[in-house]
Amino acid sequence: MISVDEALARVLALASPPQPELVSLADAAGRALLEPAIARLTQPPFDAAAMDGYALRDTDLSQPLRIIGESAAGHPWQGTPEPLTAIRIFTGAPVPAGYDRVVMQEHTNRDGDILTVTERQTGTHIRARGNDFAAGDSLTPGRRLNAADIGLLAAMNIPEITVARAPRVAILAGGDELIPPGQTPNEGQIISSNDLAIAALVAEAGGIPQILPIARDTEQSLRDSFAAASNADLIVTIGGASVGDHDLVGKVAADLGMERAFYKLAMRPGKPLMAGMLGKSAMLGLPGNPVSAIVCGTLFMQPLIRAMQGLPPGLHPRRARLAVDLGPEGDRQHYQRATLADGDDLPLLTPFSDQDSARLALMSQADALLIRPTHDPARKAGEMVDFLPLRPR
Ligand SMILES: Nc1nc2c(c(=O)[nH]1)N[C@H]1C(S)=C(S)[C@@H](COP(=O)(O)OP(=O)(O)OC[C@H]3O[C@@H](n4cnc5c(N)ncnc54)[C@H](O)[C@@H]3O)O[C@H]1N2
Ligand code: MOO
Repeated sequence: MISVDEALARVLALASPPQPELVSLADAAGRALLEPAIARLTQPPFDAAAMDGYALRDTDLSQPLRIIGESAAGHPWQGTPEPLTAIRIFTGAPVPAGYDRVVMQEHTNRDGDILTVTERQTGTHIRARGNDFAAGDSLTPGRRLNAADIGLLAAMNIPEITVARAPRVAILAGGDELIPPGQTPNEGQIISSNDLAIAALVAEAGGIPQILPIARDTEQSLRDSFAAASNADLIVTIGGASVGDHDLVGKVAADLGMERAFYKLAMRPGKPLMAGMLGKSAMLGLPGNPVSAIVCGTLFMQPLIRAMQGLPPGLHPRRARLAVDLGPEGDRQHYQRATLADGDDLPLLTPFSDQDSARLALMSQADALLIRPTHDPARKAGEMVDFLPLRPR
């Protein structure tokens, strides 16, 4: 069986190059910037007051000054500067040429048109022209646009940008025992949860999920589902990946001409993961156990969806200290569901004592996946370990 790293490399190699799409800024949050966005102007466009107060000359600071005008945001002062004068000024207004300092109004005393500075401060309270960005500066591609990016692009006067088209991801759950949420299960039936969980992971990574009707455990039903999914950039099957008599995904996909990149890897949970190309679509076959599906979705499917948008894989292991002793590991890299708490230097990680890959409630409680490499020896509480965060803390 191949390693997790090797499997991830093969999965990422399935990504087709990102396709450009022009969108308005109002629709760009969360999208992946695909081409550099070039600032069309300089910000601030003039030396601007950072405080409400008075513009004056540094050399005049200790003398009484005559107030000869006003500069407000959107209404610059148009007069001619003179020695021993001050200009009433407001935050964001242009500082008239000839004045080199803004004094906060709290640090002045005004009597009619005569101003005295009562408290000297370091700092000019002037934002120099271009100190934020200059025309020609660019925002580099390969990033998902957050609120600050959207604001910056707007300030750069760029109303439309080129982002990666969001990958279409068909989600194909299968199993005779499965019915959708909201229905009443008969004996032997359970509610299909994986398709909705995987759809949530797809959306989180920037893809557009399309949940297909639940397939039955027959070759014909699976063929019909694959046909319905054929326009997707990525087809994600869930379940039917193992070796049981009713695990037909691998066989049907192979009959339809799937080029397999791998089947099975040295990982726990998620051993029966399958990956390859089916026609023009990438395909991932996730195991049916709910925790296995979510862990594989996090470790392989989300990085693939990001790669299809020209983004980095987005897996950032961090360090923590173990809160408990742990036994040795076997020949599969083990991703253990765990909770995080504050620690002295590093966070404290406590893996659940039960790591059953069917226990969704524990997956939902987990803050992190503890990464135990293959053949990791027994570990003592306090030792440093790597983990992947599952939710912001
Ligand atoms: N003899 C062996 N048996 C199993 C092996 C093995 O190596 N040899 N591997 C085990 C491992 S590990 C895993 S993981 C599972 C994966 O099995 P499948 O991918 O074939 O999944 P299913 O059998 O279809 O389902 C497993 C389990 O998950 C439930 N399930 C499936 N789909 C959904 C869904 N959409 N929503 C909620 N729950 C779902 C299903 O009812 C089963 O309980 O195989 C082991 N067996
Ligand atoms: O490899 Mo399976 O995903 O442990 O339940």
